Amino acid sequence: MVFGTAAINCIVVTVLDIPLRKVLKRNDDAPSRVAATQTAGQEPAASAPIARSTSTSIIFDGFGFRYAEGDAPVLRDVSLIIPQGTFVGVTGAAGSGKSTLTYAINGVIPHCYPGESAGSVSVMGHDVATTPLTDLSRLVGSVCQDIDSQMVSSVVEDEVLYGLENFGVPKDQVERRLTNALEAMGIAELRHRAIDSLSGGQKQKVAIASIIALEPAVLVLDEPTAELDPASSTAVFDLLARYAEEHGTTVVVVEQKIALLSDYADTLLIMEDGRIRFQGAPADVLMHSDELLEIGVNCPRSTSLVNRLRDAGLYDGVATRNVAQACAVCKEVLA
Ligand SMILES: Nc1ncnc2c1ncn2[C@@H]1O[C@H](COP(=O)(O)OP(=O)(O)OP(=O)(O)O)[C@@H](O)[C@H]1O
Repeated sequence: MVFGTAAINCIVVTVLDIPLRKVLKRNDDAPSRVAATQTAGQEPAASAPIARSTSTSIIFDGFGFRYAEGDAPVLRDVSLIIPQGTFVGVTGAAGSGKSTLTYAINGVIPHCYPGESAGSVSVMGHDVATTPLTDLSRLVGSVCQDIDSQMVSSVVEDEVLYGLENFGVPKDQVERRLTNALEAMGIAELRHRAIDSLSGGQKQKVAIASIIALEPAVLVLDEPTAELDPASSTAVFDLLARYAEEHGTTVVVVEQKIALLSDYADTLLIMEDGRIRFQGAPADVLMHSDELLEIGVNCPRSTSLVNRLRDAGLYDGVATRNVAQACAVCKEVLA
C-alpha cells in the first residue's frame, strides 16, 4: 500500500472508538466456492445485532473506484460473488488494487476515503456505501499489515477486552469470548503477557484473536504474514483457516506468497491493474504460471516446471502447488 495503515486506523478509531483490524486450512483441493459473474444516521445501540444473510457473504457488482486524489480508477468493473464460509486469497503485483479491494469490503471505502465509485459492494446483504461503518464493523473484522499501529493496549488480555467492551458485548459473554479467541489462536498462555514482549508472530495472533472475539461474519486481513518467517506464516494460516472452517467465517486475505495462499484458499483472486485477471481454485489459477509471471506474480518454480511438462504434452493433470506434488508428477512422467 502506498498509504499508511496507521492513518486509516486512526480514522476508524475516531469513528468507532475501536481499532481497525483490517479484516480478517491446509488445502485439500476443495473446489472453488466463489462464483464469478461476467458482467461484471443514527448509530444502533452498542450490542444491537445487524442482520446477516446466511448464504451469500460478499457481492461485488461491476464495482469501480477512483480515489479523490487519484487520476484514474484503481478498481475497475469488479464483479464476484463470495458465498459465506469461503477462504479467498488475493494476490497481485504492488499497486494492483489488493488493499483497495479489502477497503471496499470493510467500508473504509467510501466511508473514510472519498472518491468516485461505480457499481456496488454488499456484505451479508448490506450495501457497504449506505451502511454505517459502525454496523459494518459488526459484520467485518479487519486486521492490518502494520500490527503495531493497531494495538491499543499493553497487555494481551486488555487488547482483546478492548474490542469486546467497545462493542457492548454482554458481560456474561465476555470471558467465554476472550478465552475462546485466545485458544483459537493458540495463545491462551500469553493472556497476561505484555504485548511489547511478544514476537511478530505472537502479536499477529493477538491481533486476529482480538477480532475473532467479536465474532464477525467476514474477516479481512492485509498481508498478515508480511513480517513473519515461513514457519510462523504457516502457523498463522493454519490457525486462521481452522477457526474459519469451524465457525463458517468468510476470510479474505491479501498475501504476496501465492504458494502459501494456494495451500489454504478455496479461491484465488489475481489482481492486475485494478481488475481481477484470474479467479478460481488454486489448481486452476496456477495453470497460468507464465501469464502470472508476466503480471508480477511468482509461482513456485516447481509449479512452472510441471506446467512446462504439460505444455510439452508429457502430463495432462492439474497444476501442482509444491515440490512434493511436482516430484510425484515427475516420477509419473519418467516411469
Ligand atoms: N489514498 C489514496 N489516494 C490516491 N491513490 C491511492 C490511495 N491509496 C492507494 N492509491 C493508489 O491506488 C492504487 C492501488 O493501491 P493498493 O494499495 O490498493 O494496491 P496494492 O495492490 O494493495 O499494493 P501493495 O501490494 O503495494 O500494498 C495504487 O496505484 C495507489 O497508488
